Amino acid sequence: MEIIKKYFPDLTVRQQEQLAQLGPLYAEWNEKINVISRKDIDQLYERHVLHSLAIARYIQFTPGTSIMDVGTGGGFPGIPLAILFPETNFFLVDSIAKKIKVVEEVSQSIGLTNVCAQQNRAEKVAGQFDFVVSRAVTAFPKFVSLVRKKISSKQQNAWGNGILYLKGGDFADELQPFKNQVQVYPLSEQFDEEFFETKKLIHLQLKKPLK
Ligand SMILES: C[S@@+](CC[C@H](N)C(=O)[O-])C[C@H]1O[C@@H](n2cnc3c(N)ncnc32)[C@H](O)[C@@H]1O
Repeated sequence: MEIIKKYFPDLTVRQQEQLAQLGPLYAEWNEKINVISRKDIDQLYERHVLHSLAIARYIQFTPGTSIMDVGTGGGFPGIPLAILFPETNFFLVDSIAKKIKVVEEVSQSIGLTNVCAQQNRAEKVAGQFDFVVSRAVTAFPKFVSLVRKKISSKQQNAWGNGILYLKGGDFADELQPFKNQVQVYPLSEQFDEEFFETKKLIHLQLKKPLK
């Protein structure tokens, strides 16, 4: 939890309490339903919570923004972001029902009222969102084809509506088809820890930003 305060020193008491509850809650739920690799559970705050919150070092969502987290698994990046942005609406989707059960249990336990979770395939979700966030779901071109139509035209943020994708490793080839619409941000410019050396945030703008 100290690592979160290091990079997000202005958290409210409520946000700190909610974030502090994640450790014991995920430890408990991960015993029953595997949503985080066992070797990572000790590094929940660095590898899952802080990694999810990396998005917030680049964009502050305006109140009323709607966000879908596709392939959320146990709730990453959606749950940490929902804690940080209590006035933003988060819709967390995964095709596996038991993962959604963990998302619902954790959200309820910490009193999140801006999270709705659904077992569904991304391509079957009805409605549109300002942003789709995601981490580690599928190759980027396939991901774009799954969610492209879910992005709303109504702009209410400094960045153009589109996809915010957390990804590691070398993926230059995957971005080639989108080279005029995509920005890549290395998370090593935000966080000192070795884990972030190869991690990036990809913003694929699918609608024009506010001027
Ligand atoms: C490697 S896990 C990542 C989970 C989470 N995003 C994280 O970073 O911890 C990928 C997740 O994507 C889900 N998934 C894959 N394709 C999907 C689709 N088309 N619609 C919804 N969920 C999908 C899988 O069920 C799985 O839970």
